[in-house]
Amino acid sequence: MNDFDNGTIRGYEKEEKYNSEVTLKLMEHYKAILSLLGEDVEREGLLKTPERVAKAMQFLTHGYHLDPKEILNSAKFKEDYQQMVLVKDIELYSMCEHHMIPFYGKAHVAYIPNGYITGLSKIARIVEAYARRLQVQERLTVQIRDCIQETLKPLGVAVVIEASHMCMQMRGVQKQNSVTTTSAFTGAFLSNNKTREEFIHLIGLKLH
Ligand SMILES: Nc1nc2c(ncn2[C@@H]2O[C@H](COP(=O)(O)OP(=O)(O)OP(=O)(O)O)[C@@H](O)[C@H]2O)c(=O)[nH]1
Ligand SMILES: [Zn+2]
Repeated sequence: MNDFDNGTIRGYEKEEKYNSEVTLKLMEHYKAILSLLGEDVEREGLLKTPERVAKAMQFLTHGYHLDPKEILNSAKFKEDYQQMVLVKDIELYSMCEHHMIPFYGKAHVAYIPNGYITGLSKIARIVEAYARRLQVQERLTVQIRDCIQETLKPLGVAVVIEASHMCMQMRGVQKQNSVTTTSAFTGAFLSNNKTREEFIHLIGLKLH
C-alpha cells in the first residue's frame, strides 16, 4: 500500500498524500524552469509556486499509482443481469503527453455483463485512474475498454470519449471549437450493429 492506493483521489488536501522527497525535487526543477522562463523566482507571488506546481503535477498524474483492475475487482459482484449497463457523461481531465497541456471532456462507458457486474462508481474511478496520467486520447479510450473486458469478461464493452485539447486551442493550430471523438468496442458492440446503435443513441452522439 502506498499513499495513492485504495483507488481514491480524495485526501489530496492532506500533506501526507504527497511524496515529500518527490515534491522537494520537483520544486527545485520548477524553480529553475520559472527562472528560465524569465521570472524573478524571489518575488512574493512566486515564492510558494514551485511547491504548488510540484503538488499540482503529482495530483494530475496520480493515476500512475492506481491499479484500475484492482479497483474493478474490489467491487465485482455475481449477477445475472445481461442488458447494457451505461455510465455516460463521466467528466475527465487528462494531459496530452506531447505538450503536457490539458485535454478535457467526457467519457461514456457501457458493458453487457456476463455473470458479473461492478460497482457503478468503479467505472468512473477507472476512467480517472487512466486519465490522471500523460495520455493520448486514443490510448486512454482503449485502456478503459481493455480493463473492463479483461476484469469482468463481459459480453461486450463500449467506450466513447469526446474531448477538447487545449494544446490545439491555446497554442499551435488554435482551433477553439474542435472536439475529438474516439471509440473502442469489444464483443457484442462490434458484432451486433443494433447493440452498437443503441449505445450511440443512448449517449446522444451525433454522427455526421
Ligand atoms: N492522436 C493524438 N494526437 C494528439 C493528442 N493530443 C495532442 N495531440 C497531437 O500531437 C501532435 C504532436 O505533433 P508535433 O508536430 O510533434 O508537435 P507540434 O509541433 O507541437 O504540433 P502542433 O500542435 O501542430 O503545433 C499534435 O498534432 C497534437 O495536436 C491525442 O490525444 N491524440
Ligand atoms: Zn498536445
